[in-house]
Amino acid sequence: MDLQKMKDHQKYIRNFSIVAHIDHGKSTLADRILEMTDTVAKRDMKDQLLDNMDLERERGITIKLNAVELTYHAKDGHDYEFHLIDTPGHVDFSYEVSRSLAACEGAILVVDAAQGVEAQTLANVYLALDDNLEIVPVINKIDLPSAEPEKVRSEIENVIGLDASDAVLASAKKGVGVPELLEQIVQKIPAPTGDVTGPLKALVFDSVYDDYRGVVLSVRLFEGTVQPGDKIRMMNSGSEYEVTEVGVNSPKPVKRDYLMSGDVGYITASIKDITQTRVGDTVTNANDPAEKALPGYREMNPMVYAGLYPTDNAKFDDLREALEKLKLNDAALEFEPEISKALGFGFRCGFLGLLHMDVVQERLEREFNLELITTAPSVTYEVKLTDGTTKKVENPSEMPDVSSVKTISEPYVKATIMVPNEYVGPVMELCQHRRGIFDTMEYLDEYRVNVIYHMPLSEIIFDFFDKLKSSTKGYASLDYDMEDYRPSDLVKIDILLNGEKVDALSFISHRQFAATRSRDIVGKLKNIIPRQNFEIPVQASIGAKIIARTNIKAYRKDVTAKLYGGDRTRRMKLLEKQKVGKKRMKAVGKVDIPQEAFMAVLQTDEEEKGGK
Ligand SMILES: Nc1nc2c(ncn2[C@@H]2O[C@H](COP(=O)(O)OP(=O)(O)OP(=O)(O)O)[C@@H](O)[C@H]2O)c(=O)[nH]1
Repeated sequence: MDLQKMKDHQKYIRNFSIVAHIDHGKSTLADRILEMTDTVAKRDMKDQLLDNMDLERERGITIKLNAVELTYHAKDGHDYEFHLIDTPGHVDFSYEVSRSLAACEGAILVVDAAQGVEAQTLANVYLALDDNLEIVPVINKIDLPSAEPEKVRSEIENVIGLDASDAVLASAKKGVGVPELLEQIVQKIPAPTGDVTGPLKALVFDSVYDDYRGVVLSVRLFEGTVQPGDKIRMMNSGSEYEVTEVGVNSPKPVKRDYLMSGDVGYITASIKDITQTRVGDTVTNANDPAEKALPGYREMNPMVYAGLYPTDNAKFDDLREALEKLKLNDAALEFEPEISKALGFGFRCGFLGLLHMDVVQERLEREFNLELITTAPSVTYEVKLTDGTTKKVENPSEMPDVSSVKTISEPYVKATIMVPNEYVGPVMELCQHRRGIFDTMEYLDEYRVNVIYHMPLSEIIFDFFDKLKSSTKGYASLDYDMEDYRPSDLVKIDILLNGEKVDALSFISHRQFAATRSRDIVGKLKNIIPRQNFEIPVQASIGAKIIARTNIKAYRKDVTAKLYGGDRTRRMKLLEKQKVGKKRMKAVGKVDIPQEAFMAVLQTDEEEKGGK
């Protein structure tokens, strides 16, 4: 390896991410950049090229970060090596954003010219500023008739506090402004520094399991070099491996002779033990190790928990293996085995939000060929017991008996809702209705307000965002951060089918809503659970006290499949996404319970009326 040549080359490297609020056009802009730098031949170009998961394409959202190398021939006559990292925009996936930012020197900030600055625009800018990144603003979608680029320019300056005087005006859709942006990347984003001769320090910012090559590590080198044959050590886990291949994604994997400080690429080393390679770890050279590991990532704490059970109990081990492999690629996923009387052996899994949960379930089914039942998600409760101890409860059915409980606390978040002035009223009404405690209201400029509330997380995770959107004509945007646990008057409600408690259907509710919610849910279950040839009582209880009940009548001979299921339109969106025609059932005692039943507790009629 020619060290001088490497040092010279470093000044032509630019590592950057693209950040934005969801749907402002990151992936489209990334597509144009790939196209205009001839990274991808026109005939191979397809929309959202970096969104390579089927799921991402179908839903039109980015879930995973993706890194790609491209070459840009700049006006100064030099060839620059760009490493572009596309990131997701949805709040559930912001941990992916912070990981990719740690691998970069700069960030392109995309702001929609018609929507302006939104909640995650700000949240992502703050993440980038935390990492001291150079921010290059781009005002996108200027082709839209409703675009107001000059207004958005002053918003970027006034609301975010960035100089936007030479922000590129772009239409990623039409390719306008992209050549100018490529030049700004060269001029504004600093080249990486970091000694190529120093001991190897490479940050693992992602990893994926490949059946043939083992674990493929996505890395950013901050010092030193790495090449096939090198003996590497994972600094946190201490495990050692011999490198078999290094390379870059362009966007298909391309082998390289070596990677050097400043590069973003991949390393394979026939790593089969997936527990030894954590995202956030530092790779060093075992024969010439670095003294200190790079700062890792903030551990992400799951916000919601749900049980995942294979419909076929024999698939429990397959599910474990699938979760382990998926975790490699999704560091925020947590899981531990649990047993449900009703559902058998499964896992209690922690997610960052409902979209994350939904994505994990779908990936497990598609990528690992499993069929799963998911129980209703729940937040974590902190329970103080009369004996002075404290217990964390992630599964409502494990809530201790009322007689031994002193207080139950639930997680609160600080919710920041950015909204145009005229919608402040409906937003406050919705927050109040969801037990929110008003904090402040800040005027960002003459049109926009930040409304800040302290809210129980359990009120926010389910359909709050949909309600927020519908009560503000889609204009409100939301960001939230965990705050603390606060005591609330909460009760556990059990559901009994045919006199038998179904643990997976238990849920926690505020006492104030316990009776109405129980009636609602019992009514819903009556519609969802198929009739049998005997009558099934459906009851809700707090402790031994029955607070709601109904009966599912036995079917008569002439009535068959038609009675199955409830009113389709009233079922949750989550379920609509699931493959139609396939009915998941779990037999509990003598009763068959379909997947919908476990989700029935998520939405109540009272809430349906709520924000509309
Ligand atoms: N009119 C117009 N539409 C655009 C432009 N850029 C992107 N879009 C559209 O805006 C929508 C969102 O674009 P994406 O590139 O998927 O947005 P994103 O920010 O990557 O979204 P996530 O990856 O889910 O965070 C798509 O329907 C694009 O076709 C543009 O310049 N003009």
